[in-house]
Amino acid sequence: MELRFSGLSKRFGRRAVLRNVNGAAKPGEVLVVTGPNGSGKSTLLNILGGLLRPSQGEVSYLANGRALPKEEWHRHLGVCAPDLSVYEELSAMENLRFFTQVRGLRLPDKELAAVLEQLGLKGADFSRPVKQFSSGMLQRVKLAQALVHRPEVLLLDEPSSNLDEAGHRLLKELVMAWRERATVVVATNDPREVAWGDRVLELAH
Ligand SMILES: Nc1ncnc2c1ncn2[C@@H]1O[C@H](COP(=O)(O)OP(=O)(O)OP(=O)(O)O)[C@@H](O)[C@H]1O
Repeated sequence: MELRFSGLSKRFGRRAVLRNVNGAAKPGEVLVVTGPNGSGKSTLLNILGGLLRPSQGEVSYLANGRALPKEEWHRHLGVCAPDLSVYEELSAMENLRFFTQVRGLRLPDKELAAVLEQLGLKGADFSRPVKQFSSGMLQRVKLAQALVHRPEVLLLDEPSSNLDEAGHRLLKELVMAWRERATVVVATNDPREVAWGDRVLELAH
């Protein structure tokens, strides 16, 4: 699924955060969005994910030249962002079950477990309430939630937050593997992650 956005602007009250931002990414590509703190990276990803309405401009996801209707975006997009939360009282498995059902899918537990394992979580942790998890483990659950329905577009906002070195390596492997089959957008200021970009969009203040 090809992502295209043009003329994007966002104002919060009188404050202009994004001004006439344009970009695109095709399947097989990583688009990196970078820029100083407060430049609007998260705002842009929220708009691309359909979670925030732009003040101006258009976002489209194209499959075989046809634009995906907005009400279908959530089935095809996977989003991991700092302000997206998981349900703390639920276990990692229950969270994944919930997020797949929201997307109209019913996946066998074996498949959910495989995604958690892929993110480096151990079987003994699958059924503990995630409120007992460390922030790095929680980030792994959030990444699992973004991947579990095998989306065609992956939107990752600061994906390595709270991850250790091993977690960072795992994330790199995941992004490289997903790029083979999906369109990936990463918002980051980490130079190692900026280097993943086939395209880099630099936002300014
Ligand atoms: N809902 C909102 N209401 C008002 N202002 C907002 C809102 N969301 C974001 N902003 C403002 O928009 C600006 C851009 O924020 P955003 O989080 O998109 O930047 P960022 O580049 O992701 O920053 P960081 O690198 O610190 O994560 C900031 O000044 C922020 O205060």
